Amino acid sequence: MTKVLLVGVGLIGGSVALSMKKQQDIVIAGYDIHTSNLEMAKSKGIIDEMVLDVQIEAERADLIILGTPVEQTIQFMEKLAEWDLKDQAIITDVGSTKWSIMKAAERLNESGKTFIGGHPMAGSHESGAVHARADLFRGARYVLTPSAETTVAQLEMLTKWLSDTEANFITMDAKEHDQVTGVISHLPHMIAASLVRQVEEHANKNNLVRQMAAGGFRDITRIASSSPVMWRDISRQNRETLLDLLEDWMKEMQQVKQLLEKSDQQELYTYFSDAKTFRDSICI
Ligand SMILES: NC(=O)C1=CN([C@@H]2O[C@H](COP(=O)(O)OP(=O)(O)OC[C@H]3O[C@@H](n4cnc5c(N)ncnc54)[C@H](O)[C@@H]3O)[C@@H](O)[C@H]2O)C=CC1
Ligand SMILES: O=C(O)C(=O)Cc1ccc(O)cc1
Repeated sequence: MTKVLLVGVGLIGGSVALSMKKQQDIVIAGYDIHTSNLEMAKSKGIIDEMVLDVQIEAERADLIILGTPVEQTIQFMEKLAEWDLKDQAIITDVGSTKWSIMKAAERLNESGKTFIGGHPMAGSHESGAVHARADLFRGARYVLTPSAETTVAQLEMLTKWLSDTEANFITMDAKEHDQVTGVISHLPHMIAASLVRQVEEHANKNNLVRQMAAGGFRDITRIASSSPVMWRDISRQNRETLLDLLEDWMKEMQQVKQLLEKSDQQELYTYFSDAKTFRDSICI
């Protein structure tokens, strides 16, 4: 029997747990700061047990999954470093950043514990286990960031436990992970949130703005409805990457402004046509 402890029973942790329940010999215990989340997750069959004393359960677990916002994840890792975990136990997380988390993992490694970072590249603007789905990660990339101390056997064990997510696993260096997710996920999030704020200013002056919103606005801004706690923490942990990317973004906007000022037909066409070609080549 494999004992799993899920810390942070939300959308992502809950979805990983639901997928793992396809394996017969797994018992999942859940811990969350909000007891009402645990009760709901138990009634939905996401977890088998509700945990009140998290240290006792952590010290019994074969696998510990951290499903909390990334700042909370680091704080919890500090506690785990002090606890007497099983020798073979593997700790993983689902956080959207990896460099700060792998840095915090050094303390765990020093105390002889095994931490392998994880990040499934699928999700939603909705939060909470109430939205968890066993098939959320089917076909999605699932990044694993092993440390220098991780053995092949440990990586295989974790991949086996997570295999019912039906995700495509890829191992990556934490720094590269944060650079790539900065480009494809964190910067787009900043742009969506800032666009919504700009639109709100106009909507406050003219109510027609709100009424004219259509599918294009919905598609480009859906993610602005995501958890502010989660995105506050991601922005702080991937701050350096985001600052560089925002410099690029401002240069790009300067270029767009110049294109409009010049108003050359061919140049404007090429700008949109190049964007379309690249966007059409990305399968999501
Ligand atoms: N939402 C998304 O689309 C994706 C999120 N992620 C990452 O997954 C993690 C979780 O995100 P979601 O599941 O969306 O958030 P969520 O808000 O649905 O779940 C987080 C859960 O953690 C609990 N929690 C917060 N602090 C805690 C603490 N100190 N101890 C115990 N429980 C605590 C909350 O009560 C909540 O139930 C984040 O690190 C996020 O960066 C990764 C991929 C996609
Ligand atoms: O809502 C969406 O479509 C997302 O893209 C969700 C998402 C949010 C954070 C991640 O680290 C990964 C995926």
